[in-house]
Amino acid sequence: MSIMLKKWNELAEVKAELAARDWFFATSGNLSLKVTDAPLTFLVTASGKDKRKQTSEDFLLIDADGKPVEDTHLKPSAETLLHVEVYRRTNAGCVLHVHTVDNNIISDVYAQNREVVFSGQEIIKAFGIWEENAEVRIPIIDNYADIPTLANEFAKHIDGDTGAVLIQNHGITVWGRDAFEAKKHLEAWEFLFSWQVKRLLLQRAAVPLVD
Ligand SMILES: CSC[C@@H](O)[C@@H](O)C(=O)COP(=O)(O)O
Ligand SMILES: [Zn+2]
Repeated sequence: MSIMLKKWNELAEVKAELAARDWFFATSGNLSLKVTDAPLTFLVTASGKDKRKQTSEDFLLIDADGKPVEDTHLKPSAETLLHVEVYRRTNAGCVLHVHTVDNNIISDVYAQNREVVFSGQEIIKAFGIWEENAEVRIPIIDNYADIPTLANEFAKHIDGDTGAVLIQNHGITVWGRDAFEAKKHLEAWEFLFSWQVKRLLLQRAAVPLVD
């Protein structure tokens, strides 16, 4: 099996799992998986498609400039430049971007802080941090309509082979050394967002939280 087909199947598997969580509302979301380092090429979801569907036109191979390697009628994700920024700056192997109601609410509620901080949650171990009362934080950036501007702002927060950025009222972009790690981190962030949203609702309902 060619490396391309192997990577295609791997990315298709991740996409099917995230689709099963119903994380691809209204064609939102885009995923990518690195195929080669030199030259850099990666598979990215085709733009505007329903990512819950599985077809032979789900992905296309992209170069280091974010352009299709071969002639195709398919358009790469509108947010391909964000994936390019990660692969150019790190040894990451996978980038996942989803819009969920929880990540949109959290990105807006904490927008003024420019970040969200979580501590003391067991799920934080998913990030490989095992200290007691460990703290994790995720930056929040403005949702610029101009993609190069959004990519530039996003790139300021890329400082390792794993990471994540919330785009206000838009979604989350997470990356990892491989698909397994990127998906694990994405699920951990979405768990934390969902937990915090429900906690805020309980507080708002004046339901005493048992401390
Ligand atoms: C309807 S989702 C809005 C899109 O602009 C974008 O935010 C997104 O996540 C999907 O865009 P795509 O070009 O299909 O990768
Ligand atoms: Zn998006």
